[in-house]
Amino acid sequence: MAPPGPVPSTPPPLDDGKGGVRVQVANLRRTFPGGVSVLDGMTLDIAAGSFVALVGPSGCGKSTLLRLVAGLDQPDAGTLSFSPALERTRDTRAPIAYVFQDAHLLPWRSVLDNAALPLELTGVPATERREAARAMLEHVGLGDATSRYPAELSGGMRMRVSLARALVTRPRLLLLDEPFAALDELTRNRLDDQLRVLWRELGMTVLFVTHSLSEAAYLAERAVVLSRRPARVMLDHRLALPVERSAALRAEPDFAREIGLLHRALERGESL
Ligand SMILES: Nc1ncnc2c1ncn2[C@@H]1O[C@H](COP(=O)(O)OP(=O)(O)OP(=O)(O)O)[C@@H](O)[C@H]1O
Repeated sequence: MAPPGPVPSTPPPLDDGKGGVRVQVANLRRTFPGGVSVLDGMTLDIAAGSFVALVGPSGCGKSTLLRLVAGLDQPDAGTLSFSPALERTRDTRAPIAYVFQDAHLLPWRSVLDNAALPLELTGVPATERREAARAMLEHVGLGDATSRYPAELSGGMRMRVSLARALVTRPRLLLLDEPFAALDELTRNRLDDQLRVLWRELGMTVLFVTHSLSEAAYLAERAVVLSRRPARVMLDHRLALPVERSAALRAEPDFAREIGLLHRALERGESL
């Protein structure tokens, strides 16, 4: 049967039909010891299956927010809710995956075994997990590199392994914290393209932190610009750009206009 939706060039979704999760952040507060107030009443509603970019000045609290959403840190006040609820049974998708700026691969394990690690940790049998890891590595363009080791890979390849390792569990919510920041621009643009394709194929919610306004505009459906800390939402903007994105978009006046809008909000947020 043909995939639903108006975009014939998109392969059929790999998800189980349930899509991503909705994330509701309500009045979240986080103050670190020493009185550093990072979040002071942050509220955001992220639709299931959407792609949201978070931008803001350095140190404003983007990673803090991501860590709270991931459950890696606890808020002092406020609530986080997810629907459907983030629970996992053996035969369902993982609730959350997190990709950091550093690929954090295990140097003694092959690319295939690195990508299969989350499934190994949840007790998926070897043949099954290797098959899933191989399929995801194909998806990120590393089908030929499965038996190589991290030391033999470029920075861009390492990030792709990290992405495959996050996606092998088919998460409902993917959190990325400046994942491509250390890469050269062409590699970064290529990975942006791959990530967008994967988002559309896998039916997940994506929350992507970046310092690059052009990356935010190119990747996301919606961009949230934060002020300096304590982070406040300066702009919550649905990007008026086509669903199909390619390199040509970067030279379009509409693209420049969207970046200009984000830039002005960022400047306002920095001078608060
Ligand atoms: N565990 C901690 N203890 C004390 N202060 C912290 C802790 N984690 C973060 N901070 C402080 O909270 C503030 C926000 O940090 P966070 O990493 O969330 O910012 P960010 O917006 O992601 O920054 P960047 O864009 O530079 O990565 C910073 O001032 C940071 O020093």
